[in-house]
Amino acid sequence: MNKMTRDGIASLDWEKHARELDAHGCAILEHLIDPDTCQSLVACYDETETFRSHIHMARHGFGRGEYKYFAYPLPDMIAGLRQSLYPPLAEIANRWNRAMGLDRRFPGDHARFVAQCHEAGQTRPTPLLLRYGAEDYNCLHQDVYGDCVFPLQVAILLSDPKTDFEGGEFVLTEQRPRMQSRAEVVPLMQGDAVIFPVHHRPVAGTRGTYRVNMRHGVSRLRAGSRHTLGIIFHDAK
Ligand SMILES: O=C(O)CCC(=O)C(=O)O
Ligand SMILES: [Fe+2]
Repeated sequence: MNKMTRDGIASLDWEKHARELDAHGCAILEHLIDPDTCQSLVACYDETETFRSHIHMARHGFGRGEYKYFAYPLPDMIAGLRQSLYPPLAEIANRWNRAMGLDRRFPGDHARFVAQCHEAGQTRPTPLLLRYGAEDYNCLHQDVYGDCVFPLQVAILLSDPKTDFEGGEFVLTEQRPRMQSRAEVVPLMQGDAVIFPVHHRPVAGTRGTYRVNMRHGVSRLRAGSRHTLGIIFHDAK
C-alpha cells in the first residue's frame, strides 16, 4: 500500500511509534515518501505562486539557509499528509496532555482543529519547504505560532544523505527541570519522516510525570544541499 495515503498512514504501527515518542521524544516513519515524490517536492521550491512567504534565516538570526511557507490552498499532497498524519498524533497529544495535567484536548480530525486556530486568529498555513547549502544550519527553536498549538510536528527529509549532502543532522534537545540538557541526533534517510514535540513532552520520573522543554534544529552542512518538508499542524497568526 502507498504509505502516503490516508489508509496507508492509518495502518502504520502507531503503537510502536507512540512508544518511541514516549521513550525518546521522537519517532521515525521510514520511507514515508518515495524518491520520485521527494524530487518533485524539491523541484517545487523554485515555484513562486505555491508559497506565501520566503525567509532567509540569517536575516532573522535563525541560522543560515532559507525556507518558504506554502500558501492556501495547499498542494493536494501536502494537505493530504497534514490531514492523514493528524488523527494518530492527536491521540498521542491527548494522552500527553492528560499526563502533564493540561486541560486542552484535540479534536479527532484536522479540519476541526484548524477551525479552532482560525477562531483564535491563526489563519496562515505553516507547512514549509526548507533549503540548506554548504555551511548552512538551523538554530535550535520551537515552532510556536500563537496560543493555539498542536504539540507534535513532522519533518521529512527530501534529499538523499548518501549522495546529496554531508553533515546537516536533525537534532533535538531536551531540557529537564533542574538538570542538564540532553541531545538526540536523528538519523534520517531520503523520504523518512521524524515526529517530534513542538515545545514540550511528558517524561515519567520517580516522583510522577514532569514536563520537559524541547527544541529542534539542524547541524551545519559540511557539503552539498539538503531539502526538507516541515508539517506543522497549527496555523500561524
Ligand atoms: O530541516 C529540518 O530537518 C528541520 C526543519 C524544521 O525546523 C521544521 O520542519 O520545523
Ligand atoms: Fe522547525
